[in-house]
Amino acid sequence: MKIKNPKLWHKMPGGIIEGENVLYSRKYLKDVENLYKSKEISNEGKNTLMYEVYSYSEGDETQYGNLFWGLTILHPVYIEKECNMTKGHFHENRNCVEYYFGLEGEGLLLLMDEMGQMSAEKVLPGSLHYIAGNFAHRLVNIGEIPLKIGACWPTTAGHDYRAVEEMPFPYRIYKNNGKIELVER
Ligand SMILES: O=P(O)(O)OC[C@H]1O[C@H](O)[C@H](O)[C@@H](O)[C@@H]1O
Repeated sequence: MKIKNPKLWHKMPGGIIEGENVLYSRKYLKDVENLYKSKEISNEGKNTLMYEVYSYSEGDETQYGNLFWGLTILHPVYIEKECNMTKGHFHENRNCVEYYFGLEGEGLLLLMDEMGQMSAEKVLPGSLHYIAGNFAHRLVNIGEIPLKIGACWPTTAGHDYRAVEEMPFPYRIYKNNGKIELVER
């Protein structure tokens, strides 16, 4: 029997997920501009890279028990002082939980239940976050370097963005003169 070399890498804290069949996507400001309060975004600004997502899974995604391994990198971008954030979503399958863990940078994890009640947790290198299946989750970069967050979740979870569009997170996150401010919508 031959001992094999690893076929996948995720060198922590700063590396990306590397290997065959790793999925990669990115969001520019033009893809997520509706999330922000500001309506004064220039055409040039719309091409700003906001966040990148790497993910990996094997086999049939519809098969109960399969997992995604993920990495999200949110760049330190501020839109008129409002912090860079992911779209945020519930899982289509509300029974599916998720783990997030902080790798680099400084952020917030916003959690919102189905009644629209929100809480926020600090995300720091080494922090581990359990996300219950019935909570919407959004990541926010509140620092000055890229925020890198690892994640693990079931391939059958799905992304329900519509529920968050219909009932947005009730607070916007700003950084004003170095201070984080949560502003109610
Ligand atoms: O899809 P978003 O809400 O924009 O979040 C970006 C990504 O963040 C994490 O990596 C999640 O585990 C992914 O499922 C999600 O796609």
